[in-house]
Formats: sequence, C-alpha cells, structure tokens
Amino acid sequence: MVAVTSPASLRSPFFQRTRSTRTSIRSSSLASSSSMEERQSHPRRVVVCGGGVIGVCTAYFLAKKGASVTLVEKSSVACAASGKAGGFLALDWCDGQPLSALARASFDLHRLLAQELDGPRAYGYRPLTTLSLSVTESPDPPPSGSTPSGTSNAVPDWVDGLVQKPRTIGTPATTAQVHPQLFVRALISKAVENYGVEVVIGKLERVEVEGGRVASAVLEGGRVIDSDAVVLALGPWSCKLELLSSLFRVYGLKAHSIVLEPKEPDAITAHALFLGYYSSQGGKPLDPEVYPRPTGEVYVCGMSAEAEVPDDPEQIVGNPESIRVLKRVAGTVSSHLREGEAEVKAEQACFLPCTDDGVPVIGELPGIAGCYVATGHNCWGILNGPATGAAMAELVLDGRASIVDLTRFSPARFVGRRKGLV
Ligand SMILES: Cc1cc2nc3c(=O)[nH]c(=O)nc-3n(C[C@H](O)[C@H](O)[C@H](O)COP(=O)(O)OP(=O)(O)OC[C@H]3O[C@@H](n4cnc5c(N)ncnc54)[C@H](O)[C@@H]3O)c2cc1C
Repeated sequence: MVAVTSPASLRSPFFQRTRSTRTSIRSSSLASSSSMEERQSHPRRVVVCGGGVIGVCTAYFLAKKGASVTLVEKSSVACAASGKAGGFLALDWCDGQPLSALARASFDLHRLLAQELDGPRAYGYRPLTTLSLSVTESPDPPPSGSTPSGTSNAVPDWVDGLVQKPRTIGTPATTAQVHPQLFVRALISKAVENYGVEVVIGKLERVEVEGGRVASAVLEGGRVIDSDAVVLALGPWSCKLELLSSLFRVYGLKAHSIVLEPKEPDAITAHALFLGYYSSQGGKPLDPEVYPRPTGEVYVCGMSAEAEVPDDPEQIVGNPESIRVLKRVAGTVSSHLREGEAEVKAEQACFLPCTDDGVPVIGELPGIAGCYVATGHNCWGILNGPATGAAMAELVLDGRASIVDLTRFSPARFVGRRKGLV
C-alpha cells in the first residue's frame, strides 16, 4: 500500500459557505402526563423527514430494529445531492478528525450492505484504486493513444492527457464506490418491502411539540402524522426550519457534475482520479474528481461556489460555464472522454450541506424530547450515511448509540452560541 499524506484535504474546496433562509415551526399545548409516559416507553412510531442518503439510511435501520417508520420526502427519494454525488467511499481519509470513527464504521457497513442488497449488481458497489494526478490543459491536446509525459505505470492507459506526479492514494482495501442514486433507491426499496417503511411524498411544514416532547409531524396541506419521534434529515434545507436555524447554521455549497458515456467503456478501468488541474488560461489550479462507474459511465465533479438553496430541489440547475469547464477537464484527462468520443448523459448541480464547524450534527435537540437531527455531512454524506443511520436508530430506540459515539456530533454543542435558543 502506498502512503497517503493528507488525502482529506483533497476534498477541501467543498468546505466553503453560502447563506441559508428560514421558515417557521409552531410548538403548542401540553399533553397529559400518561400519554407522554406511554410515548417515552414505546418510541416506536418514527417519522423521518428527508429522502436523501441520511434520511433513507436512518429509516432503514430504524425499521430493521422494529420501529414503525414513515419517510416524508418533498420531491423524490435521492433527488438532490444524494442522487447526484460521486459516491466515493474511503476507509481512512478522515483519520485524525472528528469523523474518523463514523467514517470507518460506515465504510465497513457499506461492505455489509453490499452483501445484503447485492450491491455490485444493484448499485455498482466496487472497491477501486484511487490516484492523485496533476493535469495540464494544452491548446493542442495530444492525439488519442499518445504516450503521456511524466507518468508512471500506475496510470491506466485511458488517462492519456498531459498528466504528472501520479500518486496512489487509495487501494481497493481502502477506497470503494457506489452509484449514489441507485444505492439510496435500493435501500428504500428494501426498507419498504422487507420492513414496512411507508414513503409519503409531502413537505414537512413543522413539528408539533407537546409538553417538551414531539407529538407529530405536520405536512404542507395540513396532514398530521402522529409520532413518538421525528428525525430531521433535510440536508441543506435544514435551516428552512426555525426549530433548527435558531440553534445552528447549515448552509449549502453548490457543486457541479457531468455524467459521460464513452463509446468504449471497456477501456476505462476502476480508478478514481483526484486532479490538480492547470488550465491553459492560467489561474489557480482546480481540483475536479473523476469516477468511472461499472455501469460504463464516467462521472466528473467539481466547480463549487456559494449560492442560495432554492426551495424546490427540482429547480437546481448548473451554471453553464462550470459545466463547460468540467467537459474540458474530462477531454483533457482522456481522449475517451472528449466530445465525439463520449455522450453527455447529465449536466447537473446540487448542494453540499455544511456546518460552521465542519462537523455533522447528529443527535437529539436540546429541550425537545423525541426530536432528532442528522445533517451537515458535507462532502462525505454518501460514505457516512449508513453509520449515521445505524447510530441514529440506536439513539432513538435504545437511548444511546453503540456503533459510534455521537457525543462529538450532538446539537447541544451549539447551545448558547446563537440568539433565540430552543
Ligand atoms: C458534486 C458532489 C459530489 C459529492 N461526492 C460525494 C462522494 O463522492 N462521497 C460522499 O461520501 N459524499 C459526496 N458528496 C456529499 C453527499 O452527496 C452529501 O453529503 C449527502 O448527499 C447529503 O445527504 P442528505 O441526505 O443530508 O441531503 P440531501 O441529499 O440534500 O437530501 C435532503 C432531502 O430532504 C428533502 N427535503 C428538504 N426539505 C424537506 C421538507 N421540508 N420536507 C420533506 N423533505 C424535505 C429534499 O428534497 C432532499 O431529498 C457529494 C456532494 C456533491 C454536491
């Protein structure tokens, strides 16, 4: 195995900021003490809000542990970042950071889930080699099949642009991938078919609280779903609920991606690429990522910037210039990915959910029994979804998580830091 210096920093451009907006929730009347005791001893009816990877993993593990689960999603399951992400997984890239134990547990859970759900076939789960490379754009790209300069035999043949400084930063033992949308949809299908999860398409408007304890989730249009516990997994939309924005901030960072279908998919090997990309126009190097998938597609992402999160996930569109840059990156890295050699299957954008301290928020809200939050997973939500969901299921149903110590992630860390605390 080749030593890795600081691979987590390769994903650092995603750790930037944008503004978020707020809407309101309402708390109301007191419940009788007997009905409260009843709920506390049987926290079995759980509403999970948000059908991204975090909400779906939470719903899956809750239902598998015996809870009666309703998943509320306002658009469609995996419609946002959880369907448009790279799907890259790393065992040890978060070592030395607060995410370390979560990431390691989740990497292992992905392997177990892939066995349970036929992951290689159902959603393209596979271990892979990961390289870091410098790529220089030239006004005259080398002809197809030419020998790249400065490379070593670590670089696969299909990477035939002007590449330098190749380093192996992940092996099949430490890095893997999934197709994120297929993964999330496979998991929710299993949760529905095997564990009776109900999926409701609707927008959570507010959480009703009675006597300091969750009573129900109220959807736009007035539907009320009675519940013993509510889990808020709203990704970059988290702070549209005042219940959360009054305690901490989650902001969205918009990032772009394209999906290409090369004419010769068999020429593309299982190598993820983390690039330092030098444009022919000069300027700071970019750091796009390239993920070939076993489906024959090649996914390329990067180009992140601050932007407002629109209320409707379907309204998120990419900036044309950012998409153009990603296409240039693809064609520079490989002649197989140039215009004419590869069809463009998708041009898209989505939002990373980010917190001010860069650490996800996972736990029960202070002062509201039965109301939980799981958000702020930044550029590692696909990796960390399974352990977040499994830990959240234990926390809700058993009162504490054993798979990962959630103390560091608790929303209680924000108490006293913002105005208008819960
Ligand atoms: C370009 C890009 C590449 C990435 N690559 C990787 C990668 O390779 N590996 C990795 O681990 N991570 C990656 N990530 C990060 C990962 O995608 C995110 O961390 C993760 O998807 C966040 O999941 P989530 O469930 O919190 O949020 P989301 O996926 O945003 O889901 C939130 C859901 O909540 C729903 N919702 C919002 N408000 C309401 C409401 N009021 N009522 C009901 N539903 C509501 C939304 O419709 C949405 O479906 C990438 C992200 C981007 C943008």
